[in-house]
Amino acid sequence: MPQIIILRHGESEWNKSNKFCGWVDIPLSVNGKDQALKSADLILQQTNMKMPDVCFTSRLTRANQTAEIILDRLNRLYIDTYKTWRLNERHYGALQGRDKTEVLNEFGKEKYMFWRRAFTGCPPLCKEDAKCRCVDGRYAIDTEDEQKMGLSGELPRGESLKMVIDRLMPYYRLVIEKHLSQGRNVLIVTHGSVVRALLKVLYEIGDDAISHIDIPNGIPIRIDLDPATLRPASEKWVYLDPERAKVEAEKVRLQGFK
Ligand SMILES: O=C(O)[C@@H](CO)OP(=O)(O)O
Repeated sequence: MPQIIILRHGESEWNKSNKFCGWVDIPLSVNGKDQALKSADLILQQTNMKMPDVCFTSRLTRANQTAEIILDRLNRLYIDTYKTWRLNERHYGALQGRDKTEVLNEFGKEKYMFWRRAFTGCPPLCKEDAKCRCVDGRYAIDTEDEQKMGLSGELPRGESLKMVIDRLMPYYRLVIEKHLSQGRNVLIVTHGSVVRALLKVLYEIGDDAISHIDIPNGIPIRIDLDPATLRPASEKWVYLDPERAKVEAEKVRLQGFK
């Protein structure tokens, strides 16, 4: 039975300082590095857990650092690691770099939560040439590689969760599922919105229900897949530390409200 281990990166410097991050390339905080180590220990402590054969991550430093810390601790730095913009955090448009509490106070709770959690909630876009677009050589290189794979798509200026699903799933079906279908166990080290996007598709979560799901930093989720269909073998995904996941997810939800 192929297995996916998927997690959101450890705490970043901007998670700590309460800022919208999106595609801005902010590294892990000291606490975030510790969370990454703890997430590897959670994997090691499981009795019937399979070790990853291949790793996928985004093109953002906070996820790359988390992946490296985990693979090092698992003694698996040698496995292939693929980086793609399609696993990047949801692009937060013109909100990137802004303080969450300031945005909440300026626009009100309804709009703030719509932008953060509604399925079709797209934040205000940033301008074509704006710094917050964060388009540099790293993402352009992907575009060339993708053309060879037959993938197409435009780099965003702001995204809803729906738009994340639209850019993520072609890559998941074409590349990640190919490894799973060959019986490989896959580690995906990514971002809160990408974890939500994949859970929504794999578990067929409704548009409203997904708006109530928050993803904690650095707590791995295990998904066992039916080898024939590559669909989840059980009804619900499993956090490797369910109690801590619940507490930390609630803290994520309440960000900006203090
Ligand atoms: O700032 C962001 O990019 C995300 C994740 O850190 O924030 P939120 O949880 O508000 O979607």
